[in-house]
Amino acid sequence: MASTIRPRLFITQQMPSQFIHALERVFELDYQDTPTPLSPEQILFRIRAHPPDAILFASKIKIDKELLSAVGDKLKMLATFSVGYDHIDVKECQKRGIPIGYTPGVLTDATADLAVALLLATARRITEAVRANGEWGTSCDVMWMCGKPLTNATVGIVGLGRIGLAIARRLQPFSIQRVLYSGTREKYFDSNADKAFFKYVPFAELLGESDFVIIACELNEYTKNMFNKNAFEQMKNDAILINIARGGIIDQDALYDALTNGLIGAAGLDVTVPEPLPTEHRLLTLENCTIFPHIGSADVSARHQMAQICVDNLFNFFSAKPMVHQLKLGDA
Ligand SMILES: O=C(O)[C@H](O)CO
Repeated sequence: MASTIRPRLFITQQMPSQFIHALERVFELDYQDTPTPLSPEQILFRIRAHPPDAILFASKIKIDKELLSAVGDKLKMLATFSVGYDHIDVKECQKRGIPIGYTPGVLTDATADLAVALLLATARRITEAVRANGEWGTSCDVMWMCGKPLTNATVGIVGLGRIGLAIARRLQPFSIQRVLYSGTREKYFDSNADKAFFKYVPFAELLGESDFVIIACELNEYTKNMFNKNAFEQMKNDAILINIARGGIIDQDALYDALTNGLIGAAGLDVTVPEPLPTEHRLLTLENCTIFPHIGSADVSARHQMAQICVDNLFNFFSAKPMVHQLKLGDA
């Protein structure tokens, strides 16, 4: 470290102790060592009382203009425990010259695994079936608890980036017929098999042709509410919608109507607005809507690797070295 005065680091969430021990050798820590999330008011109170040089936080903490103004000039960098950055006012950070470290790559497999689990849970009505154990035997209908097969299905993926592609690769052994994808650009594939299997299509074609639609793109001004009434009207009536990206990509009122009016068959959501979804929310009452509490990256290895990248980003920045993963201006 260049200076003998230890920089002050505010850590807004609990983390495994080995990472905290590593950080406390270098930083003066203000560490929220309880599982209870801090409210925005508590965060503002803490940073006004003791402005930090850096903040380590996860995607549920909003880093907005008010918070940045409250910390003031002392703040030198931000480290987010996430690959997504829609919870950060990136433009305001750029204006203030505050670099942002983030954690891409290491949660791709975990999130793709979870997407497949959510898709299968939704298609095969797993949570409904678990709840139905008591009525098992009361129905003699051979079609009881039947779901939708993946074999020969057309799968549409909105955003075939790292995570979207990892989901597609996991679905190939389920004998799906093809993958349609939409997004900002067509992807280059080397093999002829991939060239035949993946087709870049306009969004409307993806909606109209897909049996399963998976949202794996980022939330931005173009994708916000892109799944609205108009989009649901273009989907197949038995289509299944899966969202492992960000809740704001779906207009949830329109989704509720689409699920109850039979515009689409079912939905599986790992992300919602807000998070957590209030327990009395009407989407939680629907049998054809499976909701997970944003656990896409929640496997031990992915979370440890994310923590390590955050630590390395912080160490490097305060040693005047390049961060392992710094959000580029062009990424925002
Ligand atoms: O963006 C991410 O890293 C995941 O969605 C967890 O927030």
